[in-house]
Amino acid sequence: MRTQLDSWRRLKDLAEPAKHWSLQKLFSQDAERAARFSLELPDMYLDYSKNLIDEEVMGSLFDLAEEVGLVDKTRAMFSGEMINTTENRAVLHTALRDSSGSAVQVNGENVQTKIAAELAKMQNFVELVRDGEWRGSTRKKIRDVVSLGVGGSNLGPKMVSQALKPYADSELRVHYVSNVDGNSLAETLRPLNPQTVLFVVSSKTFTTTETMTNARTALNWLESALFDKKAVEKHVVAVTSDFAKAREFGVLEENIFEMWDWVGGRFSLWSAIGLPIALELGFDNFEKLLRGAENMDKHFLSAPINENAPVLLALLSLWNTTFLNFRAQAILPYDQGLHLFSAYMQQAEMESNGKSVNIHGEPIDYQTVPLIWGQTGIDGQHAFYQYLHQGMNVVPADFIGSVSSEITIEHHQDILLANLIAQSQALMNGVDANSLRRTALSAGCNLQEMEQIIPHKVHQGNRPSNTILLPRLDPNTLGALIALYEHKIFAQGVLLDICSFDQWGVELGKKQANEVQQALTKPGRDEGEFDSSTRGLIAYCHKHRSLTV
Ligand SMILES: O=P(O)(O)OC[C@H]1O[C@](O)(CO)[C@@H](O)[C@@H]1O
Repeated sequence: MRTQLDSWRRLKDLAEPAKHWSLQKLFSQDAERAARFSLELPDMYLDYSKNLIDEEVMGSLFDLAEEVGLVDKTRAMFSGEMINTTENRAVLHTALRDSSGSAVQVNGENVQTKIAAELAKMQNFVELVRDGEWRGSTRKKIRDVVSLGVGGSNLGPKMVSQALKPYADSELRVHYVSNVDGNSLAETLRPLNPQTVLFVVSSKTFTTTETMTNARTALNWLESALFDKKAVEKHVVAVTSDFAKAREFGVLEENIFEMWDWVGGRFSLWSAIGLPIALELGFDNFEKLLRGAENMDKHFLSAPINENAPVLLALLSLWNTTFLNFRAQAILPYDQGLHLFSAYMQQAEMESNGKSVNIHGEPIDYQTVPLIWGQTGIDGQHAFYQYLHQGMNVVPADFIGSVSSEITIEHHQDILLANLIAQSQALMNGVDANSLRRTALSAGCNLQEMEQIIPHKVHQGNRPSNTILLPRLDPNTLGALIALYEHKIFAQGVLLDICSFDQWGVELGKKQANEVQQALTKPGRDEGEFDSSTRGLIAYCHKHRSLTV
């Protein structure tokens, strides 16, 4: 049990006084604080000095990392050991971006050979489509790609596509549909010409209801518009680990791209699941994304734990959540390109570590991961930052920005960066009643009148944050940023003693939805097994459907 470890106990003792520390004071007592608690990598700067930490806390966190064997467990992941113990699988998204040529064995097979072959197949396909050599069934060039997938088979590629828009080829537009809400697919398809559309159906299992429903509707749309029962052959490709199901759907064997069971959905954008990215940005940019991630992999594997960016982020998350009891964390990108990054991180971290039993199946009696949420910082400032500054709960934040922009309109970028830096400063320093009084006096205000308003203007400050700056947002730095958080999540799982790579909590909802769906589509079916609330909701749907049909 983690709670029995020496370092864990020490951290528990350290947490009590730390809750009452003043970040402002910590800075004024130590001119070197920012240098002490920051890290500069070739393509990234991490400032974690605005956390309620000191050398002793960090030392105890590093001891914990050692006590739980983080370094050995990291090596086990990279070398293909079955660390996803509840599904008996290896976890090898890192192998997908390993260009070293060294073998990685899974069940006696070198997966690097398969990865290289699949990358070559992707590259060939991407070039055919982008060069206009791949033609639709009426011999027209492909102009639009529609990616159908959900969860890990959608979020990663979509987030990257959005982040790297300046690198996109305007000749080929890529659209993403994840929701089974028919409006989403219909709205996407409405302006498109079926003769020039290519669908990429991305589903590891090729059974996910949302994706398969969208895929069947898309196929009907194609077949009826093109009067061609074989439209699937030139207009649909699949990414899956179940070739048989994809073939059954009608996709030709040579148009199926492989994904392996040792790649988790939420870590899969580096595999053929990234095909829409490569189609939109070109294969060379996809490769740069892989190289950026590979650089972070090397850093994670080789840097000592006190200079290891993913480990530091994981330790700080543990400190803030498990020991200081802050139960949420905001992800606040200031680069508009990263506007889906918070949603992406939500799945990555919460699906991985949002658990309450340890790796041995025993109940956990400490806080695991925080609730992850957020959106672009600038929009957030005009929405929920009020809560961050003066709300009852402290929400540690990760501020993420890039120093220069692909589209350089200098003063825009300065305003953006100034806001990013100022917000973390304001959250840390706050403003107390006395300084409000001083400001009021020097402005010649009536102090008595001011007293009433002062409590409303007090900001307690002391709200922790990390700041991550990239020199610019490009395929390389984005690859590194995503890998940084992937490894943070892995390290967090090890520290918390959690199996980070299953998602049983998602499966229950899927099963339940199937049962309710049957009751919705077949009225009169015995609904006796449902509770009265579920029966009432189903009855309301039936009533209103019959009124509107
Ligand atoms: O790729 P599939 O099999 O369609 O699954 C989609 C997603 O569903 C989940 O199981 C749950 O959201 C994810 O882990 C996965 O990425």
